[in-house]
Amino acid sequence: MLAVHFGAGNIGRGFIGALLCDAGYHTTFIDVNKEIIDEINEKKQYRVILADQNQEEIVVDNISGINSIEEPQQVADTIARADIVTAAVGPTVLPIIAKNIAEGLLKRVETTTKPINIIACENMVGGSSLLREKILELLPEEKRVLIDEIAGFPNSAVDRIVPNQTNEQLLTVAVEPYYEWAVEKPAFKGEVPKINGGVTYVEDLKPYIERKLYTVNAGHAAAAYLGNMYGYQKIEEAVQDDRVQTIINRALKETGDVLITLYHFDKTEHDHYRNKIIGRFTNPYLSDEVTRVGGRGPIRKLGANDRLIGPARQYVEQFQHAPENLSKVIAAALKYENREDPEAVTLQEMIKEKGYQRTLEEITGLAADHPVITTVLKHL
Ligand SMILES: NC(=O)c1ccc[n+]([C@@H]2O[C@H](COP(=O)([O-])OP(=O)(O)OC[C@H]3O[C@@H](n4cnc5c(N)ncnc54)[C@H](O)[C@@H]3O)[C@@H](O)[C@H]2O)c1
Ligand SMILES: O=P(O)(O)OC[C@@H](O)[C@@H](O)[C@H](O)[C@H](O)CO
Repeated sequence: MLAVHFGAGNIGRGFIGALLCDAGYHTTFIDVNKEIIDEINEKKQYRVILADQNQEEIVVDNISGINSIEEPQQVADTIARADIVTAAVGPTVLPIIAKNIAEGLLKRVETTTKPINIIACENMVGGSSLLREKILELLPEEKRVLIDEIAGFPNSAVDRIVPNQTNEQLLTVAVEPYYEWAVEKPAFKGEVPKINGGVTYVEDLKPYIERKLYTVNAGHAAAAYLGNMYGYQKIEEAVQDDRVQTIINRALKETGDVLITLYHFDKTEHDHYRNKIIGRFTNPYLSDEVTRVGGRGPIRKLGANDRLIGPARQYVEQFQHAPENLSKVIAAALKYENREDPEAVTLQEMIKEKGYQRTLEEITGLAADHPVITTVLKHL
């Protein structure tokens, strides 16, 4: 069995690659990072370390790599033969890899109409659907219907904290032991792959992706933006600060109220889920950076359907007033500065030029008098 995985980064190696290896796939990693791809081809294996007191190590082997800048044709040839394609490259890179995948699918249908499934593993709602849309746009009209028939794009929600790595060996990844990968079953074409113990196939992904984004990523974002405001560089340090911890707890109760009302999660179970997640942020065996969690697209992270505005908007729809604590987190996000992060720089330039209110309106798509905007402005 052959898997093609785009993005040999933190989650790609630390989670998806490890699961595919365990399920018996040969995994070909596709990346634009020459150093990583050369190392994959030289070592043909790497280690995943589970970050807890036992420090258990898993060897991921049966792997190869292709540099998509140097060898795009080889990428297409591999997709033509693959059984599954996965991606963890970041939401803004999906339109870029769409070109590689489109070329691979065109090559594939020259010789086979065997179904293939393509799963984006990004922190966003509808990642695989977006990838499908971008791929279809690139296909010649006469091939579009056939490819759309054989290629499935199940959306997914991926959860495992994998910080930036500082190991001596380039490919080694330290990850938290916890993981969850929920994938939308009805969207598969052909057989659903057997990834035992790894994937939870669900009929409707929406409750899972929203629960994940609005709890794990909202809580994480709160730690990052409030932590940054109080001068912390590490997530685990920020979360120990009572001022930060109190707001995280309260903000996640607000997102929990939204999720429980919308999706009828059991309240006790959700309380347990929330506490477990906050505990994951303080794992003493992992060190995570505020710049990783809050940066890498702070404008995108303030988008209408993302981790903060998504639940805040839905809170207003359900309870007719704004969530105070989530609003404090959004206010802290607007103060996020990092000269090395291009989107953080743009955010501050927008605020300087247009002020907080217009910037918020533009980024979130909410009206100036929306309760979330008026409440956030109160906390700035
Ligand atoms: N790290 C986590 O804890 C975690 C957990 C769940 C989900 N995710 C999601 O997974 C995605 C990747 O996150 P990450 O932390 O692994 O980031 P990362 O930066 O470690 O990895 C991304 C990889 O994609 C590669 N890449 C960039 N452009 C490419 C292209 N055109 N073709 C092929 N590869 C390309 C990069 O070189 C890099 O190796 C993000 O959407 C993130 O939200 C991350
Ligand atoms: O990956 P991002 O940038 O969308 O979000 C940063 C972190 O919150 C995220 O990577 C978490 O570590 C991950 O989503 C945990 O499952």
